[in-house]
Amino acid sequence: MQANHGERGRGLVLVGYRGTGKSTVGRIVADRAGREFVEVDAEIERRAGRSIRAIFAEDGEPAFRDMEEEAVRGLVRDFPGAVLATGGGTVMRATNRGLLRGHGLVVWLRAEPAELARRIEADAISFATRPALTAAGPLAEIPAVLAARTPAYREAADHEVEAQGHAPERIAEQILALWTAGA
Ligand SMILES: Nc1ncnc2c1ncn2[C@@H]1O[C@H](COP(=O)(O)OP(=O)(O)OP(=O)(O)O)[C@@H](O)[C@H]1O
Ligand SMILES: O=C(O)C1=C[C@@H](O)[C@@H](O)[C@H](O)C1
Ligand SMILES: [Mg+2]
Repeated sequence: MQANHGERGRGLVLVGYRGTGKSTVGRIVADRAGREFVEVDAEIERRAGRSIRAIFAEDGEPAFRDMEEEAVRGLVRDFPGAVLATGGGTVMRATNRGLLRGHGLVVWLRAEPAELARRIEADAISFATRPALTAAGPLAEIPAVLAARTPAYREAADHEVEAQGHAPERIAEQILALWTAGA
């Protein structure tokens, strides 16, 4: 696949479960690096003119996943060199993993299920606008869904970074160091 590094050098991609801090950390990294920051979930909602919860409810998850792939394709084409935050499930498609790798360095933000449950429950907007993925519900499903996805996160990523136990600024610095080192 053709790498999409643009004039400003290669981009950065953050992958990881909901609540790992992709948006929070990604914004800090982009700001410090003077790069654009883009998000797959926001791009899906912008293109569809609906919330992710509405897309799941009205069209179903398979249609959402097709929209997600198109959003990834559009973002890597239109924002070379940007910091790109993925959705929690974006890495599950091999096509997406290839597109993300073509964009730049891929970093997996890792956190434990209990920490993710605390964050997701506390984030009222995310809790209200993102659907559960299984009948177990958005909090109870975390251990099983995270375990099922771990091989895909690992396969997608060049690096794993601990996303808990440190402030977002500190995590952003670690990622900046990896990115600028060209590791
Ligand atoms: N290192 C951290 N320590 C403690 N809390 C954090 C940390 N990083 C992010 N958070 C908090 O966790 C919540 C989720 O963060 P954020 O929205 O950035 O995650 P996300 O991966 O973008 O989630 P989503 O997939 O739902 O978009 C927010 O309330 C944020 O303030
Ligand atoms: O983990 C997931 O599969 C999802 C995470 C969110 O970022 C959204 O992309 C959507 O709610 C699906
Ligand atoms: Mg986010």
